[in-house]
Amino acid sequence: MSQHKLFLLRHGEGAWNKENRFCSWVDQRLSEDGVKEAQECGRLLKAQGYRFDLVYTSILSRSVQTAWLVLEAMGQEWVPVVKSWRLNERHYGALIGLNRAEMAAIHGEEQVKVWRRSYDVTPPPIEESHPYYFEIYNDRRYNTCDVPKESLPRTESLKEVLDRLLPYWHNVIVPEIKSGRTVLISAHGNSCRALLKHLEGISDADIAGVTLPTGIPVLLELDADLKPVKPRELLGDQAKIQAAIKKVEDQGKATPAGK
Ligand SMILES: O=C(O)[C@@H](CO)OP(=O)(O)O
Repeated sequence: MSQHKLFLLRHGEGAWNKENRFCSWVDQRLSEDGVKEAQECGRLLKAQGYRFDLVYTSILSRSVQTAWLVLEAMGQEWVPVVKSWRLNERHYGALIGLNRAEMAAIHGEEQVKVWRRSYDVTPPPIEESHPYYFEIYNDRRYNTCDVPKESLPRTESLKEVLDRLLPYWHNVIVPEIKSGRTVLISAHGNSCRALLKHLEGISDADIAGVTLPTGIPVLLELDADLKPVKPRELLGDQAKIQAAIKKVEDQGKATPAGK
């Protein structure tokens, strides 16, 4: 029997989604379209009568901004927003900033798919010589984490995302859901995929086929033990959602840059 509703949301489109670059821990803000997606998502949730008690975000601006826009559109700005690095996007290591289509042209589409969607393949780590290394690690938000800065990841597989996310899920989020609060997690494509894998028991192989579009709320109905009682529901116009999923998948195709 459904006891709890949990909502997962991948933030609205960011500037680097548009440029087709691996964004990861670089703190890009939402694009104009991303702002509209988040507002649209809030309007949809409001129209369907949902109410949140608590929102969790990563410490990347695009996920926080999305949560704010959703709550504003719902007229629920007062709802507490709690942030943790453990909900951050997957750390893409040395791939950060690179263009996916260019990478596909050089390394092949299959390799890019493995980097993007496999469960346990870890890209090469980010080194100090990387153009975004200091922008990331000198950012004072990373002084606020529950681990010393030196222990923060330099790259991650999806499995490693799940490893750092699960303690936060079990210790912080689960007790709130079990106490009856309706929770929205406004995070990222891969932190949401990792959590979905855990909740739905998706196999290591099958998770490669799961892609989440930006700005589309995913509704999970859970039993008292937080096991899903029915398939996840992506809320909104289903044709548009399928088109948005295809767009994300096609980002890994070797089309000429700029096309
Ligand atoms: O750029 C990233 O960090 C993610 C999306 O947020 O990319 P991908 O879809 O390739 O996993």
